[in-house]
Parts: sequence; structure tokens; C-alpha cells
Amino acid sequence: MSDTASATLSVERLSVGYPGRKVIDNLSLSPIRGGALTALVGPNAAGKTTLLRGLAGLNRAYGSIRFGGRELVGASATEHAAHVTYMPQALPQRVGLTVFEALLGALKASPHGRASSADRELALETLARLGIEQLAMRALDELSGGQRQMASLAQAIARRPSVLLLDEPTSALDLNHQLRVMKVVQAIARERGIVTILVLHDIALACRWCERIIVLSGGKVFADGSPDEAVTPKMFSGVYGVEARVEHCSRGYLQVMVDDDV
Ligand SMILES: Nc1ncnc2c1ncn2[C@@H]1O[C@H](COP(=O)(O)OP(=O)(O)OP(=O)(O)O)[C@@H](O)[C@H]1O
Repeated sequence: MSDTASATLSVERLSVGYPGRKVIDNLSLSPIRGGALTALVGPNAAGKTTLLRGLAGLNRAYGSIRFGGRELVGASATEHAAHVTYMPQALPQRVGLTVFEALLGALKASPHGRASSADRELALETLARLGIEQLAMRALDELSGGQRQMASLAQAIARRPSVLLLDEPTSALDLNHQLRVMKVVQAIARERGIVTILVLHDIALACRWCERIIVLSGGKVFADGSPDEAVTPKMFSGVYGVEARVEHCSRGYLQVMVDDDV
């Protein structure tokens, strides 16, 4: 994306919740830039999924979500879908489609769906990029949990969103596939200038791949900044209730050692 001004996502005074229950209350974030990865971390029930669902227009939101000069709060589902893709935490249903058919279905439903031959090419290219082209003709019902998670990620990427929201995209993956996914998502975010927010429970993975880490606790932002700024012993004790050491490894990445509860 050449227009860098349109590649930021701004959130101001955002409230999101469920009927009779506000989870995110009056939350503001400095603009999230496209082209790099942003991690959303925090303990269970902190409101991470609720925040992403609000950003994706799947839960009613109040306040302001601006992307590329457009206000998304109150925008139609079509307008939201034109910009934002949300990959849920739950693995896709075991439907009787092949990986390739499910991917084509997602592309057809996407606002960027093109002529079917271009869609087929894009579907194959996305599978190859994630290294799962050998799964193309396999039925989704027959895949392992990790394979289904990769197939779901392929669907999200192939939709070519401007804002990509990934809810625990590596939770079912082994170490090699975690690495592959983070590499591919980072490369695609850079190439296409995508605003990319990933919910991650693995703080070391977040520190390694994300330039910004937003720590959510009780629906509020506890810390927000570079890994060095956001990931501190104070954050671990205040948010997770654990005593942890944070050190740089020989390659300069942050490593976390959890010693005890507090
Ligand atoms: N459909 C729902 N109706 C009512 N409350 C809900 C619903 N879904 C989630 N909640 C509540 O909203 C709060 C935040 O949940 P959310 O799923 O956003 O947390 P999370 O940070 O993503 O947690 P986790 O790391 O466990 O996935 C929790 O207290 C949860 O019980």
C-alpha cells in the first residue's frame, strides 16, 4: 500500500461488550501502523477476543474506529468486510469441503473476489506460501487441528484485507509451523502494508516478531509499546500474577523466565 496515511488504524474511546455486559470500556490506542505486526496479549478473559470482534464489526461497538479516513463504527457489514478480516480462535467447522474449495468459497465471499481463474491462482499461491499446497485436495474433516488452523489462516490471508485480525493463530501449531506462520504473516504485512494484530499467549513469540505489544488486563490497556517497553517484570506481576525475569538472549530477543507466582 503506497498511501501510508491510510494504513493506520485508530481507536478512540471504544466500548465493546455483550448484552448487559461491557467488557472493553472507553479504550483508546495510538494509531496502529500497517506493515508491521502488533501483538495483543493479556490473561484469560482480559477482553482480547471481544476487542478484536469489536474492531471487526462482529460485536456492537461505541466510540471510534478509523481506518484510512473512514469511520468503521456504525459502518455496514459490507464496508467492514471490505477492509477488515477476522480469523477466530475456534478452528473451522469440520465441513465436507476440501481445503481448496473452502478457500475459493472465502474468496468468492470476499469483496476482493475476482474472476474465478484469478481466484484459483491466488488460492494456490496462498497455500504454497504457507507451505500447505499438499493439503489442497484434502477434506477439512480429515485434517489435524494444526492443519485446520493453517487452512483457516490461508482463508484469512487470501481475502487480501487491509486490516488482519488473528485470534491465537498459532495455538494449535508445532514449533516449526509457528515459525513459518509468523514469518509469512510478517512478510505479507510488510509487502501489502496490512495493519496486523495478533492475539498471542506466547509472550516470547510476540517479542520476537511484533514491533508493538499491547497488554490488555480487565478490558483496559496495562502497557503498550515496543517489547522492551511493554514486557517487564512489573507487567508480569501486575497482569499475570507471576514473578518473571526478562532478559535479552545473545541474538538480542527478549526471553521470559517465569519463576513463581506472586
Ligand atoms: N458471548 C458472550 N456473552 C457474554 N459474555 C461474554 C461472551 N463472550 C465472552 N464473554 C465475557 O467477556 C469477557 C472477555 O472475554 P474474551 O473472550 O474477550 O477474553 P480473552 O481475553 O479473549 O480471553 P482468552 O485468553 O481466555 O481467550 C470474559 O469475562 C467473558 O466471560
